[in-house]
Amino acid sequence: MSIGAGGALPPNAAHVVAVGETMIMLVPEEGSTLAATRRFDSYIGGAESNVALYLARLGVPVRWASVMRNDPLGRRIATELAGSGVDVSAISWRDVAQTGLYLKDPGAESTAVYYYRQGSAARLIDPALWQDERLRSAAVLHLTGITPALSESANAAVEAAVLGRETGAELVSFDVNYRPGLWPVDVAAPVLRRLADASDLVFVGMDEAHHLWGCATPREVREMLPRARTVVVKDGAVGAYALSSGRETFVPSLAVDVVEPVGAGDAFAAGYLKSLLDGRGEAERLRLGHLLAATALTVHEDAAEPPSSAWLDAQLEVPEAEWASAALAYGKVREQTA
Ligand SMILES: O=C(O)C(=O)C[C@H](O)[C@H](O)CO
Repeated sequence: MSIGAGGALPPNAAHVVAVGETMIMLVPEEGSTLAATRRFDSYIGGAESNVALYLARLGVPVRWASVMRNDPLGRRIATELAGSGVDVSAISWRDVAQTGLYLKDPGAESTAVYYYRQGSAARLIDPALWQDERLRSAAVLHLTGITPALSESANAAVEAAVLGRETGAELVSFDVNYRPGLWPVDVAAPVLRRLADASDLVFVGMDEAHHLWGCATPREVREMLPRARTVVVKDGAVGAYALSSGRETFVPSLAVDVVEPVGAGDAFAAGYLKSLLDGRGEAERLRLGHLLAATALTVHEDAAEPPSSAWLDAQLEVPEAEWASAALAYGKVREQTA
């Protein structure tokens, strides 16, 4: 399979490697609902590839891989990712199973998500994936709590990478991403806690940590995951905290007119990772997280086109008192994106 081969990176050149399932996503045409629509817009969506898309669009060398069905929908996913600069050369193509689908019923407060992924090829992800040189020795390996919910073998692959450190990545980044549609909370909670605790960098929503582990504050989340180097706790419209050993940094969220929230967490993780790879400090990592999350919150796609790097860099320099002011409210971010 040669999709993306033209833009493929040399075997160990990717700064970031992300692995997980990407699906075709269908959303009712603007203003309609799943129950009423006659037309759908179709996009691609997957937590790990959403992160990869943002990073690639911001110029970070990034490789995304999965086990994929070699059908028109699978090829579309690879073509779109490659078109945005994501290296897809390490995808493991199969002629069995299916490309997963999901439908969104959007709302500003919450979006209902319906999965059609029971027989998807990504369920065939297994620890053998890590034997591929192209997925080894990354500066950052980014995984999420969605993959362990897909199948026993996919869970084993994530365990091998996170608990067994089999890929030799310098830093393992793990977004908890609990998806109630995939597994019950009592099954997910201990699995996700063990994986998060063994990661270097963890992203988790405050509401998610409360739901999974009963945590009431960001500090309680930190205490729940004592081995992780840094725990980033996102508290919706309030702000985000980065808690490392003995250090706590908080950056308030930007004011945003939300169209649809799915994908904002991935945008946040990408912003944080980009700033981290640029050698920036904790507050700037959280700021770039917020800025990219703001771009995701106002589109139906799971991954939006980010504003220019120059504009984003300028926002990282504004004095603390001006951050989150009207000047930085989402309208401004959108103008820069358009
Ligand atoms: O829900 C999933 O499993 C997806 O990967 C689809 C979405 O793109 C993802 O949830 C957004 O974070």
